[in-house]
Amino acid sequence: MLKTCVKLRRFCTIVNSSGAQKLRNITRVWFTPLPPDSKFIKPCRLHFIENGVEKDRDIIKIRDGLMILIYNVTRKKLVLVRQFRAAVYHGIISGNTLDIPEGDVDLKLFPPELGVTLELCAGMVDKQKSLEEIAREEVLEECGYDVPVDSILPIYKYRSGIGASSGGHFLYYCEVNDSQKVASGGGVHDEVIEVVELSIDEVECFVQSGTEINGAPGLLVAFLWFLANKASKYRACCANDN
Ligand SMILES: Nc1ncnc2c1ncn2[C@@H]1O[C@H](COP(=O)(O)OP(=O)(O)O[C@H]2O[C@H](CO)[C@@H](O)[C@H](O)[C@H]2O)[C@@H](O)[C@H]1O
Repeated sequence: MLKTCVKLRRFCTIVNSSGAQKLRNITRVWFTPLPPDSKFIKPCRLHFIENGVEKDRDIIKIRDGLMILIYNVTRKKLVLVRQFRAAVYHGIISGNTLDIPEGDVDLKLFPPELGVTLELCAGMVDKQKSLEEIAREEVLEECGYDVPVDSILPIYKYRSGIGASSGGHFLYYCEVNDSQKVASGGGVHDEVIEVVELSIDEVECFVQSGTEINGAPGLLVAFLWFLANKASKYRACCANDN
């Protein structure tokens, strides 16, 4: 059972097939040092004195992010995304070292699929707009649903990786229906995002102990919240439909 669940992302129902095709088309990967003018991360060393002892920590400042757990009430499916995450790929191929590989990565040895995550619809907080408005835009751009901003409901606020980088993470819940589906999703500009769906049973299978995920813990947090707060309501709906 567990084995099946761990591989569950392979069984997700793919919604936007063009996103799925493009996701499998990474043909070259290589690394360079980080230029000092990155718009996305800023490394620094933070010093502090604690109980009279001077200490320091090497940290990376990142932007806040928000994630939206989407449930399609018409299709009775959770709507998720898959995409190639460079940081995940590097984390996997470098193992537990701080090495930056030189030259091109051998894609036969390390297929780009290693860096493909299953995750919630998400975005960076990088605009002068309300969090809910940014979330609404991400739901449209990544998953193709045009929803009113008041259907974006806050669930939790927590922080990402607390050792070296720590962004604020805002988790939202949004119910959508098929009539709000106005586009195929897949992201904007050069984003390559595959939209996938999972049933409540599949989500339940996903969160059992021992599951290994190629992504952020926010996905599991969101699934557990859904199972604790929403699943019984929608299971009852399904039973009544039959
Ligand atoms: N490190 C980087 N280097 C270069 N270009 C980058 C970059 N990060 C983003 N970009 C560019 O910005 C675009 C938009 O990014 P998004 O708003 O979708 O944020 P993302 O989902 O990557 O991360 C958000 O969501 C995830 C959760 O999935 C959070 O962990 C994260 O903090 C939050 O920013 C990307 O398509 C890419 O072009």
